[in-house]
Amino acid sequence: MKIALVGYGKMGKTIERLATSRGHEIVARLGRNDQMKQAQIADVAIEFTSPESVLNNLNELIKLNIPTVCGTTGWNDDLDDISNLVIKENCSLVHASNFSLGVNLFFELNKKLAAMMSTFNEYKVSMNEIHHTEKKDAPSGTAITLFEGLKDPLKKTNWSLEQTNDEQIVTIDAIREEDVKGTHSIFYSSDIDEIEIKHTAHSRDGFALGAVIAAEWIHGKKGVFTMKDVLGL
Ligand SMILES: NC(=O)C1=CN([C@@H]2O[C@H](COP(=O)(O)OP(=O)(O)OC[C@H]3O[C@@H](n4cnc5c(N)ncnc54)[C@H](OP(=O)(O)O)[C@@H]3O)[C@@H](O)[C@H]2O)C=CC1
Ligand SMILES: O=C(O)C1=N[C@H](C(=O)O)C[C@H](O)C1
Repeated sequence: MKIALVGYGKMGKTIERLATSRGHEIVARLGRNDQMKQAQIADVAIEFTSPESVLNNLNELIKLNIPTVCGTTGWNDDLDDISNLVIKENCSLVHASNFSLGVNLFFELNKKLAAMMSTFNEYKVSMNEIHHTEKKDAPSGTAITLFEGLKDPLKKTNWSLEQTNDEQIVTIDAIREEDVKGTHSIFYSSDIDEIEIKHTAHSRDGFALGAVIAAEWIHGKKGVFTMKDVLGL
C-alpha cells in the first residue's frame, strides 16, 4: 500500500518504520509548509500533527477524497463537523485517541470496571495521565476517552484538571515528565482501600502499529470509524 505521512515528527517517523516493516511504501512525508495534494498519490494518508493543524489538514484530505487515519488529539469538539464532511464527500476516516491494542483493551476494561463500581458510592473515582514534556494538549485524548467510558455508569458530567469537591466531576491529573511515552491510571479510592487500573506504553510502537493496521483496514471502505471498529471490540 502507498502511504502519505502528514506530520513527520515522533509518530510520523515511528509509523514509517512500522509501515515499511509490513511491506508498505511511504510515498510522501508532509510538513506544515507542503501542499496537501502531494498526498493524492497515496492509497491512505496517516495524520499525526498537532491540535492547531489537524482540522485544516482533515478538511483538505477529505475534500481531496484521500482515505485518512488520524491520531492527532485535541479536536473532540469538532468530531461531528468532520464526520459530516466525510459522509458528504463519500470519503473515509479512522480516528482514535489511542491506536494501541493494549489501550483499546484497557478502554473496554475501564467500561466494565465502571459498570461494576456504579453501585458502590464509598469509592471516589479519579484519573491521572503522564506524558513527555513536549505534549501540547492536556488532558490526553486517551484520558478523555477513558472519561467518556465511565461517565454514564458513574453519573459524572465532566472532567477537570483541578481538584474539586463536585461529585459529578472527575479529576484528571495531567503530569508531564521527560520522555514518558504515555501512562494512564484510574483510581477508585475509599477510606479503607484503593483499586487502580493502569496502562503503561513502553514505546510508541504500539500506537504506530495500530495506525498502520487501521490504514490497511480502511483501504476500500467508506465512512467514519474508530479503532474499536478496526479491532472488532
Ligand atoms: N492516537 C494515538 O495513538 C496517538 C496520538 N498522538 C497524537 O499525535 C499528535 C502528534 O504527536 P507526535 O508525533 O508525538 O508530535 P510531534 O510534535 O513529534 O510531531 C508532530 C509533527 O507534525 C508537524 N506538523 C504540525 N503542523 C503540521 C501541518 N499543518 N502539516 C504537516 N505537519 C505538521 C510538526 O512540525 P513542526 O515541528 O513544524 O511543528 C511535527 O513534525 C499529537 O496530537 C499526539 O497527542 C501521539 C501518539 C499516539
Ligand atoms: O502525545 C502523545 O505522546 C500521546 N498522545 C495520545 C493521547 O493524547 O492520548 C496517545 C498517547 O497517550 C501518546
